[in-house]
Amino acid sequence: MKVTKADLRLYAITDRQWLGGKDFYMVVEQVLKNGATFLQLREKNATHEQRVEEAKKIKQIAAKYHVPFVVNDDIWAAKEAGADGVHIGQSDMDYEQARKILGPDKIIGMTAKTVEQAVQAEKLGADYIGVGAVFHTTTKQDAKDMSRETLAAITKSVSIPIVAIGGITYDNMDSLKDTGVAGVSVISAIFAKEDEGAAAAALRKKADTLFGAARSLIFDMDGTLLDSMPYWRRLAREYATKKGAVLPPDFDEKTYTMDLNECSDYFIKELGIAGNRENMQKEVLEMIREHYKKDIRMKPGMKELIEREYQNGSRMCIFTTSEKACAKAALERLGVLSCFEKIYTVYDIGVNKRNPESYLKICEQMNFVPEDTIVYEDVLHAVESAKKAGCRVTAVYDADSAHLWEKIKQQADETICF
Ligand SMILES: Cc1ncc(COP(=O)(O)OP(=O)(O)O)c(N)n1
Ligand SMILES: Cc1nc(C(=O)O)sc1CCOP(=O)(O)O
Ligand SMILES: [Mg+2]
Repeated sequence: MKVTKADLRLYAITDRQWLGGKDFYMVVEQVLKNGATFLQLREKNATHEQRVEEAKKIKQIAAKYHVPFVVNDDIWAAKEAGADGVHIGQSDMDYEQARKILGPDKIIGMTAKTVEQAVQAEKLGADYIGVGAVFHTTTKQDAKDMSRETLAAITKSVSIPIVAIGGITYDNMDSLKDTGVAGVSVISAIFAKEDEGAAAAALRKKADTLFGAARSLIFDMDGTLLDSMPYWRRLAREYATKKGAVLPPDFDEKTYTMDLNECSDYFIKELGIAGNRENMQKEVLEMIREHYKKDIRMKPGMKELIEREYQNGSRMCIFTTSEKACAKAALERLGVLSCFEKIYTVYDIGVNKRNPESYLKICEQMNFVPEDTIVYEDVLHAVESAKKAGCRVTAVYDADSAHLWEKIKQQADETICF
């Protein structure tokens, strides 16, 4: 995922002809500082050498704001300056040649005016598509106007992110909502304004509301993201049986809500298993770690949900009662680890999930507002705590909590049931 939908929310394209006497680089910095999420150097009248020099300077400014930076048309300038990539149109250098020059890791954005061109761009391997002109523009004299229907048909035909371009202003961008675009790409709506930073900030704010605002999300791991509860259930039994203990009828019910410390204490004090917390946890963790590394699967639809939220720019963390190494191993194997900013365990928070304080601590550390945070959970006691902390809760059905599902549903704001 080189370019996400969130990257394309506000795509600024430079045009120094509007700037009068203003310093080009200072203006670019203001635009990035005020919320542009992507930057293209498009200087049609510059020489190749001038473009390389400008691109080298802009690359540094863009890197400071962690904003992807591409050069328009001039693939060699992008290569020489070490830009993040290029944007090419239908009459520029062809995709294969550009990819050969830039290598597999650089961004190549393409222009498409029809469904056929968009499908072909995706097939070739383009990282995103610019589609326009969605409104009439005088900035690019040869740009032809496109209907909203054609734009919507194009966004439906591909799965790579699409940015709308052409004549977009603060006032007309509302009509692009629900067309499937990830964001807007503008020249004059930023660079023709007296205060380019203020223009970028206003466009960004509106683009966030129109094209999917990022959300603050806390995910439980076991039973919510991963179908791991059967492994844990088997593990406690497996371990206790291996140690020769006689299991009471309420064994499953008792061990269900325990963390590792509580479980070891229960084994020692109530089942009479010899050992101490440390050794027991070591043995048990070694058994379960193998499953996280090798075979625990994701619950249906969860990978798609995480990737969608990541694309939208949502901020996400994990809050788990399991060991951090287990979470990392499974999420890495399943290809979603990089979508999460942090993995928190009840052990590093120092409070378990029966206490609402745990969710407040996570919110504080992530800089989330509890009322604007959604907690994904599958067990009743955690759902109750998250609600008490003031968070919204999406309850995820898990067979292990089937007997409590009605109660969970009553507490939760939303439910996911497969
Ligand atoms: C984001 C984005 N979309 C479309 C274009 C237009 O590219 P192209 O058709 O090659 O026209 P020029 O910009 O080169 O005149 C773009 N530059 N950026
Ligand atoms: C560079 C470009 N490409 C277009 C296309 O339709 O492909 S329209 C365009 C110009 C965009 O400038 P403004 O935001 O000032 O209208
Ligand atoms: Mg071009």
